[in-house]
Amino acid sequence: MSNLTKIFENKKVFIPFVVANDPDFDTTVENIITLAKNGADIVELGIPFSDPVADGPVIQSADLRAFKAGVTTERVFEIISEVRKHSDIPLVLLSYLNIPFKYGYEKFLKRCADLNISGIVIPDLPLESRDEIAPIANDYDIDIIPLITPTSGHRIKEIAEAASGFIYVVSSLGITGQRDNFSEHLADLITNIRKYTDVPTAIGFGIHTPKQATSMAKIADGVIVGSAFVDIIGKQGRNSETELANLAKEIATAIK
Ligand SMILES: O=P(O)(O)OC[C@@H](O)[C@@H](O)c1c[nH]c2ccccc12
Repeated sequence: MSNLTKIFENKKVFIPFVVANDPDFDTTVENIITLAKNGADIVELGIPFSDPVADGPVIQSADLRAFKAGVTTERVFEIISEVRKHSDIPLVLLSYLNIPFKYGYEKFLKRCADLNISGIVIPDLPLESRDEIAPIANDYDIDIIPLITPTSGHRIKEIAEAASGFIYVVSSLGITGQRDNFSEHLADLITNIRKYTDVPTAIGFGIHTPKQATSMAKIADGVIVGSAFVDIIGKQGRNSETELANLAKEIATAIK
């Protein structure tokens, strides 16, 4: 069983997301450590990208701040290397496919393995292209986390059967960012996934309050919260620690 899957064995899993190098190198290191100390079970770290097609305005702005502060793929790895001097928190990267493609899959995944990165979410990697990267990732014990959306339909079976680590269940169509309402079919979507696999599920997209986290944790094995944390960083910059810690604690408590 993969390291990521094990984390889900006897608890609901909380996965906050932040963007690497937003607003700068040192703050990202501190923010990841803050989240780890305040209830995160896994931290999802975004590699900034110039065309983040699945992202809403909050994360797009974070990517821009990260670029302004001089982010490169190499720098993201250096941030993680610095985190690893202080914390062994399980890490998952969020990366559009172009980034590992350009870096070279083999080299990218080796670097990830050396830094004890457990998985990668690649939102623009369709099932049909999974074999481009998944076998190499597998050699390094890194999970390529698949996404299932409310419109995955007949593809669910195949995606679920190929999954390892956990399955990222996208709560609703559209882009990342806060939502006030969720489809009542989400529970059915997860029941459907569970027909095909024991790999755990984590729901993300739009979740920003502890109350929403509580209801999502009732239907899935984990909850992913991105824009709510990134928004704090957008507003507080280098002084985000207290607010990040408070929201993380509230959400971690809300899903237990
Ligand atoms: O920001 P939200 O709505 O809380 O959604 C999670 C999300 O930020 C994170 O998992 C993510 C950031 N960028 C993405 C692109 C695609 C899928 C997922 C993501």
